[in-house]
Amino acid sequence: MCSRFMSYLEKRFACLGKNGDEDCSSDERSDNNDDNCESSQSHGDSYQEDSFKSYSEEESSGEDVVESTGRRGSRNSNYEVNRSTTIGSTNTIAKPEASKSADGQSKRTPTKGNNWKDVKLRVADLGWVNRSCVNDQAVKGRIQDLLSSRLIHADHQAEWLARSIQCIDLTTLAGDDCPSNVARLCSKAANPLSDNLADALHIKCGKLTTGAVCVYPARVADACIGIERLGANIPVASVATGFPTGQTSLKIRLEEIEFAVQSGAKEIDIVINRELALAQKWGELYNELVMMRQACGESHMKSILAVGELCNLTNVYKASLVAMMAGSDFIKTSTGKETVNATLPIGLVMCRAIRAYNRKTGFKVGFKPAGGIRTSKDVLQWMTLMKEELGDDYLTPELFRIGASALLNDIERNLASHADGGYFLAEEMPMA
Ligand SMILES: O=C[C@H](O)COP(=O)(O)O
Repeated sequence: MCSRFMSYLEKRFACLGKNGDEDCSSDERSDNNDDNCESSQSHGDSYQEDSFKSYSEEESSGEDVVESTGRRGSRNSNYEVNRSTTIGSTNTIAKPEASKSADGQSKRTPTKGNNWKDVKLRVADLGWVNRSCVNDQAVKGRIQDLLSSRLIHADHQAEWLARSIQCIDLTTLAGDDCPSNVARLCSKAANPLSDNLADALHIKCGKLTTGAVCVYPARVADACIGIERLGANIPVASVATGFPTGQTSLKIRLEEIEFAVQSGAKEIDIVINRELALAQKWGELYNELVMMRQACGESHMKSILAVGELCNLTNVYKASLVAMMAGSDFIKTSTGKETVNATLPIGLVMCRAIRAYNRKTGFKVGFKPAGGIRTSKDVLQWMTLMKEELGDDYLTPELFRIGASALLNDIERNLASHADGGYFLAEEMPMA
């Protein structure tokens, strides 16, 4: 193996978890359009005008991805929203404190639940939701720009791929899931790279894990046992609320959340009610999500928008805002079961909603693309999107997850070819 490459990897992997501005091929982070792409008229009376200085209308350009329609300050008169409800979780999943182990490598400490009852309130601003409108052409243009000029340089891809592993929600959501395949999933999550490859890359495998394992509610207990047996520090995530369609009563959806939490899930991936979104009943959707947030208790809530069923990008943006206003810790694109799942244009729209929400409220909500993400190339594109749209701060497991059932093997093959220079068949990789 090339010694220059090995020393490069050694240096790079020692820095895993740190931010490196130099790693995008672009010279500087693009802020083109940045300040102007969300509604400049969206100052609902929930927030202080002072918070939006960087969002003055004078700064708007004709290249907005999201535009504001209607009158400043207009409010949704169709729906009463309980704006005083205590609904919030803290703005981010608790950031793991990086500590140094004996070998000097970064070590993740357990992700603790938030004391969601005591934190700053989030409130509904349906006027903002109703006025927002996405410019499809601007979205298309921005994605073309990202794909043509802002890809991660080949020399840095190995580091980024390794870094992506800690952001994967390693998932199995199949009808035939059982204790044994969940145990295997946990083992893979705790040891995402084979020992040989880790040695070749000079990574201490014990220190690198996926962000979470994600299973159905009935398999949460199995996953908790599997993780505990391995002595690993990996949260168990559970889908809930009638995943993937959500087509059951609200009572049953809420009970399912409670069941998953009681079974040990620290993260709950709920699905939103698509009927309410398509009917523009944003207030009703908000109220449902608030109840789900409450049912999650101290577990984190990731809200799956099922974007492939939301009809258009404007609905994706509006649903993103409502989900964040209702206290979601993450917004997630898809269940993986829709015809259209995670796509970059949809991801861009959701990232812009996250950015706008952060600028208005100070809350940092995470992003989880999921569904059909299978290749290293896909991951590098999603990481580029995150870096360009939200910045390095968001490229951590606390704010970025990739939901995937069949991605890790491709990353492993890619890293192996970086280390060895050879090409590996999928079946040559351990635990494929
Ligand atoms: O949440 C995760 C998704 O269900 C995974 O989708 P996938 O099987 O297409 O990777």
